[in-house]
Amino acid sequence: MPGGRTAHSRFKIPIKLEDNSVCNFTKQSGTAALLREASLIIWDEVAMIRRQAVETLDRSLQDIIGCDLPFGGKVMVFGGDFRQVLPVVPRGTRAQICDVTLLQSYIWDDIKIIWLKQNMRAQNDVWFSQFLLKIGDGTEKTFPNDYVDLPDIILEYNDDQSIDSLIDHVFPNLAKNCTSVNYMRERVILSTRNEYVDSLNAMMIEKFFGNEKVYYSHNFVDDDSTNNYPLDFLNSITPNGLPPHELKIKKNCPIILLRNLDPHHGLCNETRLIVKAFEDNAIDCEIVNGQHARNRVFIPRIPLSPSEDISLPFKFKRK
Ligand SMILES: Nc1ncnc2c1ncn2[C@@H]1O[C@H](COP(=O)(O)OP(=O)(O)OP(=O)(O)O)[C@@H](O)[C@H]1O
Repeated sequence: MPGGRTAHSRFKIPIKLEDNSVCNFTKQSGTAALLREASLIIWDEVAMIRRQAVETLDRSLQDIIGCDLPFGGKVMVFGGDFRQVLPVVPRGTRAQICDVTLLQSYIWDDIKIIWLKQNMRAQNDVWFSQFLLKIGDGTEKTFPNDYVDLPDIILEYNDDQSIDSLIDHVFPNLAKNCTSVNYMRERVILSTRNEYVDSLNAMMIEKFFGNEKVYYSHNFVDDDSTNNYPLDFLNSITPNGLPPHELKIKKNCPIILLRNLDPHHGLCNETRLIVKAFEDNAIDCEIVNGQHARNRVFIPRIPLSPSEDISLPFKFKRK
């Protein structure tokens, strides 16, 4: 959506949420003025957000508008499907995950539900849309650990060369097409685990032409004056949410941004870009999706720390 922003960025929702958190804007701020002016607020994919984030906005809107109706009386439209991805609770049990969904919020009682029943994306594939619904509704036969049997017509590739076949299928004639922005923009391979993504990325990079550029991260530990953690060890770990120590890329390869670097200029989590050139401490790229498509941007090194939930016994930083 043009001008769309993540909820955390738009409403200044704190990262660490408590049951009585409020948004990080004041009554006099520009954000408060904008929200008071708004006649409709659309919040998509709300099934994957913790209910505390929505409740935080509810409290703050009531406060800045001075009205104790839900969301200060603003019309809210939430989009989402609780059969899809739920909020992430690190090492959480099923009960803990269910407890943080919006379904468990006091707000849910005030929400009027409108069902979208027709699958527009798979309208020509009735069997597939019904199969998806059966998995989502939990009526498809499952095996221990909630595994389901994928029918043979979905498993097109099931041999030793399956990954190569998949890459050739999704990226046909890569050599000829790798400089085409449109070709790159329309293709992606999704995977379930970071380790599979890393090995797929390594295979894909091999298939691109030109020289490879390797960026190494700078790693350090806060308050480690006695050097308890050797650099080789720090280089070897990749805590959840952090990039690997070694990043290999080539000119023309597609990359995706995973941080809200500069939302005003289109650099958000999930912005897709194509590598155009390399600098020592930045990657020169072209944005390929959204309203800022075709803009040239530099992606600098960003200092990152693992989230507080990760139980490393030291304060790790990677840049
Ligand atoms: N009324 C419609 N007529 C024709 N095509 C439509 C209509 N609504 C949606 N589509 C198409 O169906 C596809 C899915 O739409 P969309 O991504 O908005 O669905 P969604 O429910 O938000 O999906 P998700 O569950 O992934 O959030 C898109 O390709 C869109 O263009």
